[in-house]
Amino acid sequence: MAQTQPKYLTGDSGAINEFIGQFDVFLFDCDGVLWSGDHLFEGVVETLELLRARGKRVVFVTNNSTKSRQDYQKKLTAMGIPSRVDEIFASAYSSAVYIARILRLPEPRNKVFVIGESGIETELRAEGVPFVGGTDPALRRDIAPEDFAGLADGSLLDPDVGVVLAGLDFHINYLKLSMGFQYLRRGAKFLATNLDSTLPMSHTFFPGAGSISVPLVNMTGEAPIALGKPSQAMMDAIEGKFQLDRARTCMVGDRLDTDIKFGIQGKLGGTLAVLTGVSSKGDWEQEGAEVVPAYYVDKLSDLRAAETS
Ligand SMILES: O=C(O)[C@H](O)[C@H](O)COP(=O)(O)O
Ligand SMILES: [Mg+2]
Repeated sequence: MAQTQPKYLTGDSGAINEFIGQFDVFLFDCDGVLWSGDHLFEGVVETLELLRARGKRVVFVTNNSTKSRQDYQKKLTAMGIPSRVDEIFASAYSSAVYIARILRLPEPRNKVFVIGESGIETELRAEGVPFVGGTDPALRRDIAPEDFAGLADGSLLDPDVGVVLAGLDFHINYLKLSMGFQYLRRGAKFLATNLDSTLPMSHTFFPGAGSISVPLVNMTGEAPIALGKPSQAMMDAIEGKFQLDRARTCMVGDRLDTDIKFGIQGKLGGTLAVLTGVSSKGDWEQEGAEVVPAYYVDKLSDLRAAETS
């Protein structure tokens, strides 16, 4: 059966009012919806204020694992967007909770080898999960001839590592990938904070977390368990926190294969795509498109038309 095409809301204040009235909770993706890197999109603050003024709950749900929830609260505040830490769900947090409370590896092999930035380290620390790697400056170097033997005989590896967790790492290199691969060959569990192929930034695209972990997938032939969107781990955590009525909850995102899929698989009342990030109209109009949003707008601030109706 042909996928029903999404309803285009931009410029239709009546339809926008009706859209907003259907929901009590809006789950907002961040990169590509609210901002591009540190560039806040115009009208975002006012749009969130409009929704909150109408009694809507706003929750932030990001796959970006470079920052902790506290870091995100600081960024949101700096952008003029008030938030509480418990209204922020990020893939570093989701991953740390999964490792600490669900995976629960028996000591001593419960240590995590992190490929990623400080956001992952902060959240693992908060959950009491030991880790190595991450932002360790000792790993930000070229591999040396003696490293090959050290990795082969394990003398360069930590025997307590039982998990490799791969996220967005702006300092990825051959040494880290070699270490991650050796840990996986030794039986470590393979996890990823998220599998986004690209990172929308500075109005273009850069390697995403998924493109950091793909060398390990290629070497092992194994796909990691990914804890970010569209995994429902975060949806379950959000539902648990806010007692969601999923039918009255809407996911707002820029990526079909993470945000919109997250909302559809979570059986939410609706999904709204914006065209300021990764996905484009053509992505859901193409023949056999697997993921189609229920609604879309050019940019988030188009919802402000509700003020004038
Ligand atoms: O590569 C990544 O990790 C993602 O592109 C990025 O950070 C996605 O963040 P989101 O759009 O979920 O806020
Ligand atoms: Mg996004």
